[in-house]
Amino acid sequence: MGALKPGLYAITDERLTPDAELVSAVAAALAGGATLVQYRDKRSSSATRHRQASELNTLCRQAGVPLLINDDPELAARVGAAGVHLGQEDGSLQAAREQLGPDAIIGITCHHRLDLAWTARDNGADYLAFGRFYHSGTKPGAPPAEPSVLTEARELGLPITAIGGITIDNAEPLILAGADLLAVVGGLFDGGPEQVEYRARDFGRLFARHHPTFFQSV
Ligand SMILES: Cc1ncc(COP(=O)(O)OP(=O)(O)O)c(N)n1
Ligand SMILES: Cc1nc(C(=O)O)sc1CCOP(=O)(O)O
Ligand SMILES: [Mg+2]
Repeated sequence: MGALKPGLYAITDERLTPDAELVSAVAAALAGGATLVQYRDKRSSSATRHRQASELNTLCRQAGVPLLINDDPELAARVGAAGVHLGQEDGSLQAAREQLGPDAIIGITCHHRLDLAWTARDNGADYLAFGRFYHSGTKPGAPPAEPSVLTEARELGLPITAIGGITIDNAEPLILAGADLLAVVGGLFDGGPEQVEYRARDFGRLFARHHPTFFQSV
């Protein structure tokens, strides 16, 4: 998987990881073994987003875990983040690649559609994200997907991310179907700060049991 390691992909949320708790919550996710982090904040001012992204970038660099910025290649470039996650409405992958360079990690939302995945691969995506697999309180309107798309997507030869309503109790079928990364907001952060590290460790144990190449580092 190159710079990407299989495992828990922790995604922040301005309601569940508010400013005062953001850094400690992500630090707990990293201590519990998260292998990828995404800074996702749809509401805060650009100054706040810049400060928070910088703080998370320092933290993630110290942990040796890539930080991706949701939606915003410019912010990723400004803070020196490892890359971006782009949805289908978030601007072109090629433009982000030009801005961030060949080593940046660029992930693309593919919903439940393999045609979008092939296009993303042709355009140089580093991972493909499918979802939502379960009801999501974070993004209830995201289009639904079936786990079989994860299996079908294996033939593209890129790391596969699953997202949407994932908790420790419903995650196993997604790894068994072919997910390399489980992208989680509520299932990681909605139990309060003290739960985050335990939950992250539980996801790690699930990967250790079911993912062919997962390496337990914590
Ligand atoms: C890992 C991952 N997968 C999917 C998404 C969703 O991206 P997008 O469709 O652009 O929606 P928003 O997150 O921008 O609301 C994601 N962020 N991360
Ligand atoms: C940001 C996002 N994108 C989705 C998609 O299906 O593309 S689902 C989703 C929300 C993920 O949060 P939670 O783990 O709380 O459901
Ligand atoms: Mg987006």
